[in-house]
Amino acid sequence: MARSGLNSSGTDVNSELPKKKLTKQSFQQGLRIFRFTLPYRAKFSIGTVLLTLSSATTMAFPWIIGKLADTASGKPLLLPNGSAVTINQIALGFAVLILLQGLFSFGRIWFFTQVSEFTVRDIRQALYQKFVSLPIPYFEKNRVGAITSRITSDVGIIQDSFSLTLAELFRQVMTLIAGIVFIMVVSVKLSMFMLLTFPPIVVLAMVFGKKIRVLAKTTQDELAKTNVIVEETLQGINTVKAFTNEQFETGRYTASLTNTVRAALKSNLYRGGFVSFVIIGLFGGIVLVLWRAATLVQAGQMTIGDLTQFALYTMFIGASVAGLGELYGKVQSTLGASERILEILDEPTEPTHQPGALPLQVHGNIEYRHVAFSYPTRPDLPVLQDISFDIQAGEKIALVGPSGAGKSTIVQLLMQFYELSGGSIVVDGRDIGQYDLTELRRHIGIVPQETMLFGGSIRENIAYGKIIATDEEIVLAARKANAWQFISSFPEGLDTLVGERGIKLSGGQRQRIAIARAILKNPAILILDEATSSLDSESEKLVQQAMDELMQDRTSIIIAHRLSTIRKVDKILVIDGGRIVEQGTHDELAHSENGLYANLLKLQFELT
Ligand SMILES: Nc1ncnc2c1ncn2[C@@H]1O[C@H](COP(=O)(O)OP(=O)(O)OP(=O)(O)O)[C@@H](O)[C@H]1O
Repeated sequence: MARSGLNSSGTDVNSELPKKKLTKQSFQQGLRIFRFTLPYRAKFSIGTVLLTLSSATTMAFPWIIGKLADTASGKPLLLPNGSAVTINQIALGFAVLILLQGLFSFGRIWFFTQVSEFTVRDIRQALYQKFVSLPIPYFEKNRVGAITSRITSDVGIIQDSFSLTLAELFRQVMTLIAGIVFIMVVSVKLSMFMLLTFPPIVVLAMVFGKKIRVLAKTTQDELAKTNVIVEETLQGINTVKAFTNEQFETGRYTASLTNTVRAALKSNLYRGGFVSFVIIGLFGGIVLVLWRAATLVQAGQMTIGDLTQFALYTMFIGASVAGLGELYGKVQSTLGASERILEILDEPTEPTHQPGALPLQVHGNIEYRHVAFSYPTRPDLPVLQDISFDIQAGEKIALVGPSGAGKSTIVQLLMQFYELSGGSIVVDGRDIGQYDLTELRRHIGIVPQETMLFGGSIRENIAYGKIIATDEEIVLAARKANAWQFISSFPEGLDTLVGERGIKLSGGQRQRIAIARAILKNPAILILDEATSSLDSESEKLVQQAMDELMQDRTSIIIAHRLSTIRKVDKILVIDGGRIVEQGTHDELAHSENGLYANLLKLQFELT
């Protein structure tokens, strides 16, 4: 029978996700997901054997009941030796069979559940591993929600499929075939009559069912739209309030709710029709068959036991046909889900481990040679053009320029988050493409504009720079980053929780955590992306000191927003519109008449 409900993914697996047309090709594609069950094939085989046994015992029930009826009405079952089986003996046999059936069912569920839970864990793990090793552009082209639903909904469908759908499919097909064979044995005449009556009803019911599914999907889509409104407004609640648009948003939500109700009512109108059709069609058919059977019994062509058997097998057949109809939809969803999962697993990952890549000892000489770049999401818009500069190991350079000039992009290319559109970047004399990506990134540290803290303790957050760091190392890093002062002022020190459920750190404190992280990582090359939001002067001083400490003896690239902080760097590159428009030391650039840097300086001076 069709089952529904929540599985351990917490997803409603019956929700209408895109389905896949059943073709030979889609079937073969979808079956590839089965390779994940291979490690558990022994359990799978045991489950299948138990399933076969439990189905077979179920199929024996009508037969025994028929024999019971015959024995009761004076036509006992004769053994090969001629002795008759008593009612008590039949009933005892029946009881044993029921007991066995119970055991088989328990075993089947237990084994199939194990297969599905382990398989699903492996699929999720493979997907996650894939996600984290996909290149950055993938995440810009696909919405995070869509990606996470692969690992929740789609995997949920697969889970349901391994634990239920497959077993059901197998059982229903077996029931259908065995049921038809049994009723044929009981009475060919009545079977033919029945097989002519029911299939048309079933076909009609299937067409009807399809229409209902389409309508149910519309209802769900409408409901999803209302959820989008709730999410949007709650996320931007400050904006809603600031613009005093509470009433407007409520109106928008109400309108959307009305649409949902309208769709739901329409869908349920059809559902009601469907139910009454099934009742009339199905029971009408049953009455018709019973009438024919009664005439056959009256004519002495069937016994009461035959009739009982026939009626029960027919019910089994009916149930399995109905079940198969529903399973068809589930198989389609499974194939769809499995294809979407496999699609991700087939995505090319970042070339993290290049065969024959060089083991790394990075000094930090960097050279950009005519670098050109456009973001993959906007290939027609050149973001960088002809960027050429070099930095000797240990030097410090600053990138300055108006917002959107391309400063962050320049450093992201060094991290190899994206592929260049032209030119090359060379580190210690070799093209960065020749390095093992993971190895190279290991030697680059970054203090970003906005420090992301993970939910967890301060200790864990600092140790993100070096997972295996000891407490001494962490404290030392925190001291060098001027962070120890505030950390030790918390009662729980390094164990203080930060993030969503912990305390909120100020911008300056977060930056110092990021600096401590970078100190622990101890990279040869350092990227400092100055925060645009200004800190109070005390905090600013602490952060600046920490940055100076961090930059010592490292090749450093500073994306500067406050020009006061970069007077001492070896070279300043002024970027505008994706090009280097000026370069030189602070003193050189500050005195160049009409230069962009001189102008920016003037502007900041006036502002302060
Ligand atoms: N992920 C992205 N996908 C597409 N375009 C992007 C992406 N990131 C940045 N851009 C665009 O590239 C250009 C350069 O952006 P970039 O972030 O490098 O500028 P920036 O000089 O660092 O600016 P800011 O000082 O405001 O941080 C901008 O026009 C921006 O809109």
